[in-house]
Amino acid sequence: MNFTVAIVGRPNVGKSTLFNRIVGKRISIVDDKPGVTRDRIYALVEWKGKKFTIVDTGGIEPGGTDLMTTQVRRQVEFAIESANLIIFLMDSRDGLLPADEEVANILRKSRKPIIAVVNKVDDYSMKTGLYEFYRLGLGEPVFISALHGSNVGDLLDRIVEFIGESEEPEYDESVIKVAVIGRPNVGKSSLVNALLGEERVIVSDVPGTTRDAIDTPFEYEGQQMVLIDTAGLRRKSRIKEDIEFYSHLRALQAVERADIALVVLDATEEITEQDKKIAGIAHESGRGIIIVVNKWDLVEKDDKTIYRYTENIRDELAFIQYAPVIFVSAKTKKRVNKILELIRFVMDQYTFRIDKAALNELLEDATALVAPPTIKGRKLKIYSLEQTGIKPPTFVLTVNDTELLHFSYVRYIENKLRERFGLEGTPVVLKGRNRKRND
Ligand SMILES: Nc1nc2c(ncn2[C@@H]2O[C@H](COP(=O)(O)OP(=O)(O)OP(=O)(O)O)[C@@H](O)[C@H]2O)c(=O)[nH]1
Ligand SMILES: Nc1nc2c(ncn2[C@@H]2O[C@H](COP(=O)(O)OP(=O)(O)OP(=O)(O)O)[C@@H](O)[C@H]2O)c(=O)[nH]1
Repeated sequence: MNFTVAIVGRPNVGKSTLFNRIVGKRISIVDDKPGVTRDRIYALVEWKGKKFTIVDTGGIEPGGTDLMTTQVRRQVEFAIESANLIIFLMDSRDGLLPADEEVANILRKSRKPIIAVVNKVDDYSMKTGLYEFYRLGLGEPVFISALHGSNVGDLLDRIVEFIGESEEPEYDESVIKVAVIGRPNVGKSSLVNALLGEERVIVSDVPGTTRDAIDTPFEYEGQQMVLIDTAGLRRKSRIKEDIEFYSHLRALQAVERADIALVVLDATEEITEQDKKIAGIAHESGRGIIIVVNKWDLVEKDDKTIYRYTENIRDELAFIQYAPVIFVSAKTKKRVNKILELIRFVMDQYTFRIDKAALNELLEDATALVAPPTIKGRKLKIYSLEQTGIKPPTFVLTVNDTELLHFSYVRYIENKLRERFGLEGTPVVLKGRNRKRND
């Protein structure tokens, strides 16, 4: 499971500023899309080779400054429930307020690891007079200026000290890592059970109820696989936004470690924005994708039903045309084994290597059929098409000027690649680069 760090604190202490500072400062941005709910955002962060998810629990509700507001209480509950480490942010200008002490008491009792951070120390000389913050009994506070970035690096160092080397199990390259994602109640747990063939995971009727799951390795016809889950995200909440938030975070964290994502849809319900967002997470992180339409046993069918469903999915989830669609029932286990076969197939596609000669031939044929465009009197020249990587298959077009390499022509080449080589279930990355002098 991904290590989760939550920032809590009274309104206006600088939570969002710190969040943005950390997200902007870090070495590699994995996903910097704002989260889903109005009052929380999250991002994956990497610092000194260690990864964690940071959550800004910042509220929008203006509240009194000397009493703990409901909003702060909710943030704190959220953090205690689902974070591995809590950053408790205070404001040096306000000094230590009773509301801070109140939060500190709750946090201390939770026995969660906590880092006390005092913000808005823009000028180091301000540090004198801040000794009161040591009184909290939360260890040595870190004094930072989120606005100017001072000491934020030290804070990140302190954060990653809490992350063990072996937070995430490592698997052999040959193991196929599969994440089962989808909005609440579509049947993820049931599907995991059906795939594994035993009632190992606790299934519940209440949307968003929890199960403490772990990675489950298993073997299918000689192929090692592991179902990846994000344990520890306890979701006792009944608040709709919270449930949605958890389900996105869970998808994000599971997909991050997977080769292939099973995007589970509920056949008895319309495709919602939330389904789209979750599918988007898998697509944007460049994973192999299989669309699994579950609860097929509940659908009244005629000979056109599958066709209509597929059409609708292609319309609604247009950005993942490449993903195969399979209709199953976790309950009756109908076609569940087919998923395992599809996983193997998509993994082949996801790691597909095309030899040089075949790519040259494709480029020749494609450019003969539709000539590269001329833009403002300048003609695009394509010198080569080469594969530079897998997971997902990644290609580079070497051209005279990437400015001339229009999106639509890139799309055309991608379509040609798919036409000839399949690449079903996998995103394809196609980049342009300018020819260097010595090429
Ligand atoms: N001088 C100074 N101002 C800061 C610093 N960090 C944040 N601020 C300012 O403090 C104000 C509040 O910052 P936010 O990041 O919005 O605070 P927040 O805790 O997310 O606030 P809520 O969303 O209400 O919970 C803004 O005007 C920031 O520019 C800092 O290090 N120094
Ligand atoms: N009829 C039918 N019911 C199903 C099927 N799959 C799951 N269900 C039911 O749908 C409900 C939700 O299933 P879960 O497996 O808990 O769904 P989930 O996606 O894991 O839900 P969360 O843990 O809330 O995210 C349960 O009542 C299941 O019994 C199916 O294929 N057919």
